[in-house]
Amino acid sequence: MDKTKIKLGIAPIGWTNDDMPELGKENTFEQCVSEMALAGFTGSEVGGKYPRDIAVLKHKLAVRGIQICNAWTSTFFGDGKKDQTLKAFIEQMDFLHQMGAKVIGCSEQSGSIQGLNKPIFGHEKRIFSDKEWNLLAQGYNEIAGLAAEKGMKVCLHHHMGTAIQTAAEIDRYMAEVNDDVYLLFDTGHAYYSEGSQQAMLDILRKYVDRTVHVHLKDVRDERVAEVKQKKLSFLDGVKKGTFTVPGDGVIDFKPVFDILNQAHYHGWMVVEAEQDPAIANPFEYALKGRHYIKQYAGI
Ligand SMILES: O=C1C[C@@H](O)[C@H](O)[C@@H](O)C1=O
Ligand SMILES: [Co+2]
Repeated sequence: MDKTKIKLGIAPIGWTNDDMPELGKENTFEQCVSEMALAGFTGSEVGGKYPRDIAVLKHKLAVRGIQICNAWTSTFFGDGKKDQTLKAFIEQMDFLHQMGAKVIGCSEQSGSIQGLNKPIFGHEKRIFSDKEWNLLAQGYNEIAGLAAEKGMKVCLHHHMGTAIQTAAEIDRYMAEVNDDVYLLFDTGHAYYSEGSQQAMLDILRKYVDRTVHVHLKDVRDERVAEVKQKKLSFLDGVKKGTFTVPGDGVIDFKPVFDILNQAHYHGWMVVEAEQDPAIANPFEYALKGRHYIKQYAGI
């Protein structure tokens, strides 16, 4: 891949998991960003332990050669919570803009079961009605317009347990929103939802030209089988090790890199591999992911 077009980041979720802050509570912000840099990454998303003071955060990152490239941003348009969503979105957008990020990675959380104690492969996740799709599309078109005024792009993170999880739901989302609303492609969530490398690649191939941010997450097939068999929740699956860094699970990332490369993707690829840091040392796994990317993406 082309070093001048692709930047490599890593998410702090491997050090402390904001969805379950007891996972990695002992790891400090300074340790996290120092180890990211030491492992060879130049970017990070924003974690719950990161200072929100712009000057402080900029300084602590600059001395380590790390830039902020994105932050998780929840939306609730389907539930009709437009005002609440816009307020939080604008705050987050302004923060990311000041930090120099170019994208805002959003996740539609209306009806999401990702944080609930419900089987992730059951039938309890929300299926949007036409009215909810409409509210979602209007909302995303509006926040994309706000972002464009700042020279930024809104992308949606398809995610297990949300109304935009499956390939069909991603198709519907892409069809409903305007062309200036984008996709955050997460290899792990696409594989986990669709169950195969081929189906994961099909989504990327279809929407690579609308993809403006990428999460590189690998999956352990045997853990997914256990999640299905024992009807576990998304978070219980994470604790058991559903996800890992590229090169440590079942996904072959070479075709992922090829598709991005052939489409002249430019932007960030972010290793995001939440697992229990007491079992999977975050620095050692960051290094493992970084070596794999060097070997197979050539960057
Ligand atoms: O981008 C992400 C952020 C996390 O909070 C989430 O649960 C994870 O799985 C993910 O892909
Ligand atoms: Co992700």
